[in-house]
Order: sequence, then C-alpha cells, then structure tokens
Amino acid sequence: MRKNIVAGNWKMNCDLSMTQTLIGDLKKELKADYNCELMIAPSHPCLYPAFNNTLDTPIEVVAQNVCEHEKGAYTGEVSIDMLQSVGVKTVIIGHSERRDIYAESDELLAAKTLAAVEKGMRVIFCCGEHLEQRKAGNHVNTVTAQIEKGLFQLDTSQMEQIVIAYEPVWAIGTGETASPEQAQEMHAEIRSFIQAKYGDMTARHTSILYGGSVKPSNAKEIFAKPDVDGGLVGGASLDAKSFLAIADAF
Ligand SMILES: O=C(CO)COP(=O)(O)O
Repeated sequence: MRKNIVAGNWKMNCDLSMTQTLIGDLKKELKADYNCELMIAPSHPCLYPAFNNTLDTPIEVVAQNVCEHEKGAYTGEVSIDMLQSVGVKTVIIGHSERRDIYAESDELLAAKTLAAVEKGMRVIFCCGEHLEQRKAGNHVNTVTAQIEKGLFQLDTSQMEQIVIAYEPVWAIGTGETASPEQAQEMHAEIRSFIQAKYGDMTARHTSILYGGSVKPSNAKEIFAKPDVDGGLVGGASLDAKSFLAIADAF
C-alpha cells in the first residue's frame, strides 16, 4: 500500500550552521519509530552536509528544485546528476513559489519531472489553486490540469516514482489551513483523476500529501482523512519539536 510521508520544506531559510543545528535538534528528539517516512528539504548548498549528518537516521534529505537539462551552459542551475552525487534521491518539483515567483510553466515542470524520473529520482510534484480559482469554483479543474500537464506524459511504471503534494496557495504561509474536508475532497479528486488515466493499482499506490499551514495542532485531523497520506510542511518544519509532533500525528 502507499506510504505515509511527512516532509519538511525548509525553503530559503537555513544556512549551513542552521541546517546542522536543526538536524542536531531533530536527532535529539527522534523516536525509534514513526508510522511515516521523514524527509527534510534544505537548500542546495546544505544538501551534502545534511545528507552526511542524517546517515544514521531514518530522515531522507531531498532537494527543493532541479534543472531539466542534463549538463552544460546553464549558469546557476543544479543538475539531477549533481543532486544524486551528493546522495539526493528525491526532489520537489512545481512548488507554487517556483510556479508563481519564478514563472515555471507547466511545460517546464513536465520536462523537469520527466528528466528526474528517467534518472531514477522520486519526485514530489506540487499542485494547488489560488484563492480566486477556488472562489470561482475552479479549484478541481485547476489542480487536475496541473497534474495532467505535469505528469501524464509518464508511463505507469514511472508513476511509481511520483508523490503528489496538494498545496492550496491560499493556505501556504498564511496560517489558514484547508479544512480536513477540503483537503479530502481534493485528494479524492486527484486520486480518481489518476485512476482514470493509470488504473486502480497506480491510484491506490500514489501518496498524496497535503501542504499549507500544517501544524502539530491540525495534523492529526488532516492526516486522518482517507486520501491524505501525509504533509509537506513549511514553517512548522523549522522547529524540530513541531516537525516531529506532526510526524507523530500518524
Ligand atoms: O509551502 C509549503 C510547503 O511546501 C507550506 O508552507 P507552510 O507550512 O509554511 O504554510
């Protein structure tokens, strides 16, 4: 069956010393067992030290972004091979901050996803609607279109490398969380959309995470919904105790 995952997206918040301190705090607080996979996504310069510092833990270090090209004259970019060379096996693609602030298009995200999957990476593919789209009743169409454009080039076996993160943009960093019912509604829509394209087995095996102001106080209720398989956590992942309290919600 599909995996439960709690992933911390640290965004652009931690330099090397903060990265090592936060990992140290996580190690102090870690229990022997969690009913979910644990991931953290530090910034690119900190991936390798973070990877080394978590080797003795169940925490997986994942990247926040990657280039769609293999190598060459792409100043400032980081390739899939480079991520893999420092131990990274999973990458977040299509976060709304990449879509909105850096104008990453559906086509670009599809290219990144395909390139990463072809190199054997696991991808946490993000999708989510803006408030106006929800108010206009277009939230489901918006999200399924993002999934269709970003993922539906993949074949069934490649889909095994995909985790989906539904992050309504209006709930990111705002303190406003989608209600457990709103999250469940969208996750069920996403799963049935995948089912229509790839069949029952793939739909049942795809983990769908919720992101947007997940906190220790709301995680249990959200994760209790049948189609919510974990969380992609921003702000609350920057504190070891609150991140692990969220993981404990499973
Ligand atoms: O964007 C997010 C995770 O990728 C969510 O961020 P917050 O948890 O800070 O709302």
